[in-house]
Amino acid sequence: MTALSIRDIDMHYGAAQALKSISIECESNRITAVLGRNGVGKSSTLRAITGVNAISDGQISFDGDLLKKSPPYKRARMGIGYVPQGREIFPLLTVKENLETGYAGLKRADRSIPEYIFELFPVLKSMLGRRGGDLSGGQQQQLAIGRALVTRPKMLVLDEPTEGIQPSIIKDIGRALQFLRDKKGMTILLVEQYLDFCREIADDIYVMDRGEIQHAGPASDLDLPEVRRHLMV
Ligand SMILES: Nc1ncnc2c1ncn2[C@@H]1O[C@H](COP(=O)(O)OP(=O)(O)OP(=O)(O)O)[C@@H](O)[C@H]1O
Repeated sequence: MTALSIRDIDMHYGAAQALKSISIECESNRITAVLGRNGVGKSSTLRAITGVNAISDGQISFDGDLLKKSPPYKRARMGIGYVPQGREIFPLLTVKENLETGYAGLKRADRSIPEYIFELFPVLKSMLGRRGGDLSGGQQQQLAIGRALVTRPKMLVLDEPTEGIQPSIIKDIGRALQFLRDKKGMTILLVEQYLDFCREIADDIYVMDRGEIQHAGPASDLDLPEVRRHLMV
């Protein structure tokens, strides 16, 4: 079953076209990765999904409902959890307070931090009282994922989760995403430049270049030389 369906979307920044008829299908309970180098439109695609930026053509539907012009907070309430590029954690708030910002769209009864988040990322538990700004880049990435999970999403959308992060934490993040797919039934979409990470954890892979999708298919069926060609600057 398709969880998120993106059909022929265009996006413009003024006169510049960033996305050209992009179509992506994210199947339920699978990890979909969109690969591409800097500036090809990966973040713009995610901002279209989360409603941060408007599209100029095409349509996006989630769980069968057209998203139309619904604002980001409504999409979050529908179950789309977003982990933005650069983490965007609050540096002066504690780890616990950062996690609690995920309560905003939740019913009172749901306002708690699910314990499994600390099982996935034990470092967050040991640093609950520390300021977000004191954490390393990798710890901040774990916090940003944790915060998105607090919103109890059906789907997680991540913008370059491995960017600037040391290999051991990249492995932890990969394991966490597989756990969320396998044990929590989540649908995951990530955009990345890191080919090997995507090959290891993704089920389906899209390759993007200059605002367009150049390849789509199962991760097991990648034309590696062709993909590498698109990833080279
Ligand atoms: N706010 C903006 N105003 C104008 N142009 C923008 C804006 N944001 C992105 N762009 C342009 O749109 C294109 C796609 O950018 P986007 O950030 O989506 O790419 P990306 O693949 O996510 O790259 P990166 O990895 O650097 O974030 C680029 O040419 C970029 O310069």
